[in-house]
Amino acid sequence: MPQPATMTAVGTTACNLTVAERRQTGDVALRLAGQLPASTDDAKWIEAVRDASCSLPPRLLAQLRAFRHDAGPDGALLVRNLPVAAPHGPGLPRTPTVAGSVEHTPTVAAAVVTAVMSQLGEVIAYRNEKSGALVQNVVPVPGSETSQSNAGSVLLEMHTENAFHDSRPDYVGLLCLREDPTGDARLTVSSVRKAVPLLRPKTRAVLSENRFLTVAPPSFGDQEDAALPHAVLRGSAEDPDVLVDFSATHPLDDGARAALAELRQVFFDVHQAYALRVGDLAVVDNRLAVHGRTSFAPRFDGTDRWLHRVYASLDNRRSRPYRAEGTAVLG
Ligand SMILES: O=C(O)CCC(=O)C(=O)O
Ligand SMILES: [Fe+2]
Repeated sequence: MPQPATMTAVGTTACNLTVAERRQTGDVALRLAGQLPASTDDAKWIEAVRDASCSLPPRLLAQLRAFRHDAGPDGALLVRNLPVAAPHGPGLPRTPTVAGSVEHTPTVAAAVVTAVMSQLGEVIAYRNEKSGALVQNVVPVPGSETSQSNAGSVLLEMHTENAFHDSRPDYVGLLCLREDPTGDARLTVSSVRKAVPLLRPKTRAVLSENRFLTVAPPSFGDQEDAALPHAVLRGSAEDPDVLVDFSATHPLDDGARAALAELRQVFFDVHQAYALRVGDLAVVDNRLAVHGRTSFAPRFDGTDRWLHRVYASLDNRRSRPYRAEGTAVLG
């Protein structure tokens, strides 16, 4: 697949914080950053974040509520001008370069992304992914350049996040702490609402049938046996959800293979590319949009692109069979 062309994301729902709103958000985050217990994975901290998230700027809260009601034609929301460090603090450390890196410390950036995502749903993580940490680092890792994961730097195929999982996140939040110094890395997002009208009717019909199998990544253990054939277009016939990972979803017959190839091309044709800037939070509705990333050339010298990722689930009961009591981590 060719590299997505450089383009700015126009038309996407965006919420650009004013100076006063940024300060208000920073105050919320600073309170949480100073709070004990000092771990983002402690249930007490998550509870404090949930409470404090109600004090985010009203305009942002309204925007998040509207997005939750309907994620619009793009299935993505861009919140800009968020604080990612304390105003008079030491600034950000170097971009981590180790595999599986996460943020256990309740920093300003960790508090900001967790608070915003708490207003969309319940923040969750997966035990077998990034050690179950709620706030994860998305950074390029030396030795993983060609991996189809967020540690890689070759083109990352578009995907539904954790497509194989019965209780996948409803929203994926990606907060930019440090932008790619080369300017090449772009988060790509494609909405099924834009793609469906461009599909041939026959393709649409095939994608709506249980003719696809999505496997778990190796990190999730041997869950392959449990995978059942599923449809890629699901739910409402006129406004379907999408479930696909172009590196993990396998067609079960030739017709399904052709339909998947057509969908991949159409997603490419309609994609938005976001060159995330410091303080940008991209929220993807994981039912309506797939996301991926262009290729880029990391330096592994502490100056590389650095995102925090946090998931939200709309229904704490739906994930309950996968969670131990009182925890946010799905097995
Ligand atoms: O690096 C990016 O922009 C997106 C990576 C990704 O798909 C993820 O972290 O879930
Ligand atoms: Fe992803």
